Amino acid sequence: MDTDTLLATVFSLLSDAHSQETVLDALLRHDGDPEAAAHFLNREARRERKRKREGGSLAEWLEPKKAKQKSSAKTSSSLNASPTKPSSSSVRPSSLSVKPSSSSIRPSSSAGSSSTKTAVKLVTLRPPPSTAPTPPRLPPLTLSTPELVATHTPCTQHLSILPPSLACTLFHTLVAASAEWKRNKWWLFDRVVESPHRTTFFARKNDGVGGSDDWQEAAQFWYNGRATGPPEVFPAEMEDACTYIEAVVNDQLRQRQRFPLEWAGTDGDASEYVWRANVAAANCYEGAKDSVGFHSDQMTYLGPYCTIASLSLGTTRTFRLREVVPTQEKDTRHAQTFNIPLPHNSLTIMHASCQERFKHSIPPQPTIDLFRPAFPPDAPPSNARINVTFRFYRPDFAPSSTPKCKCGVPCILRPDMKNRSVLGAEGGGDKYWWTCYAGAQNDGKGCNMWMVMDMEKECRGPTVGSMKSE
Ligand SMILES: O=C(O)CCC(=O)C(=O)O
Ligand SMILES: [Fe+2]
Repeated sequence: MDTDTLLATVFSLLSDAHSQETVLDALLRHDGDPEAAAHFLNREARRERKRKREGGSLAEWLEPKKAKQKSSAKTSSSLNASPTKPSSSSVRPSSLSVKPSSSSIRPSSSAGSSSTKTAVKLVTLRPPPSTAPTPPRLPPLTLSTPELVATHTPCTQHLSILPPSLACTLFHTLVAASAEWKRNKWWLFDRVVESPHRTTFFARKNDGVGGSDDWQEAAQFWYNGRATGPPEVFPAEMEDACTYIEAVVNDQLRQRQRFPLEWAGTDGDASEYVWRANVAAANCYEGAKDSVGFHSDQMTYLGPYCTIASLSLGTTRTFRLREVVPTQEKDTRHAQTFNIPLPHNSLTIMHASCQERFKHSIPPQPTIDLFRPAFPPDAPPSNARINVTFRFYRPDFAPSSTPKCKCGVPCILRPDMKNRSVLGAEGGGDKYWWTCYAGAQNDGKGCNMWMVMDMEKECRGPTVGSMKSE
């Protein structure tokens, strides 16, 4: 992987903002391993947040009130006390970056000397150990059966979804077409980064929604706002595959709990609603190192609580899912990482709430198995994986309804994953933001516009919830 791709991969795995220099430094410390670097930076950021929570602000510590300074100089035991959280636990200066000469600090005789003052301040900076029980860290879990996937995630997995010959024909068609697909490019801070896989976008011409030119404009958002020509239409094999996939999605929708912000169908009768894909995005991962970093799919045209049907063809790769734990639950539980092997001819449905709660990725792997297509009998083995995500772009989120930012560019819609409604998805009340996206293409410069999405004021729907409440 080149440096730009490595940087992009690390940035996509980070939960907090970091400078490029810090990220490069972390990569160097971890032999260029993006996951290890991101893990390190996320852990450091968590520790920093914890330190701040428990220890008050740095300025407060460095400029203690005179009275407090006086009393802290009197006895060594008072050094252990924190103004916000008194504690009798012992100070462990050995873990500080500047170590005092002796492990027990006695400021009484030399309180005036500057080196001891530094030591005192540094010791004081260390908060006492927290007495709150820390939630257990959960090891990654491999979900190797559809039952396990359904139990642990908002996804379902469906094996051997297409007739075997159709799956292979579609694989060969899309591998051949993928020679023309592009690596996505966008601005990240002050440099252009490139996605570590090739991608393309299809609009379905013949289903009544994809026929509109309005939707064709939306295609360029698949490329992070880069201007593109009109999207391709579904090839014949993809149309065939889509019919099988829609049948499975609708079967699942009938069995599932529906969420208030889900689309209820044009006539508002959710029980009669039939899910139809009107666009599809395709990705080609050629070899073990092609990948996509952790992300949740943009909702600009999908709207909240979308259903995305993701077809895997070719060599088996791992789909990695990790929940974003809401801020208010951070101290009580850790997110678990789930690894789902995606074999040839399998469908993974990311059901409503998956994009609000989880991020997903296809991580680079040290090795992969070669795929040996069963059709035609003499087909050569392949190291490629083709992914097609069939999506429904909602009429109430059509491009003409997308707010524009101060740069005059259509915004993107993102869920506020860290501050999800305490009522849970069933209760509604989740927040979404329209944000400026111009920076992805405009030398990294945008207008920082940020606006809460308001379903009612923006006249969106009908949704499952709006129909129930009538
Ligand atoms: O390749 C996959 O299975 C996932 C692709 C993906 O996350 C995306 O296209 O948004
Ligand atoms: Fe995705």
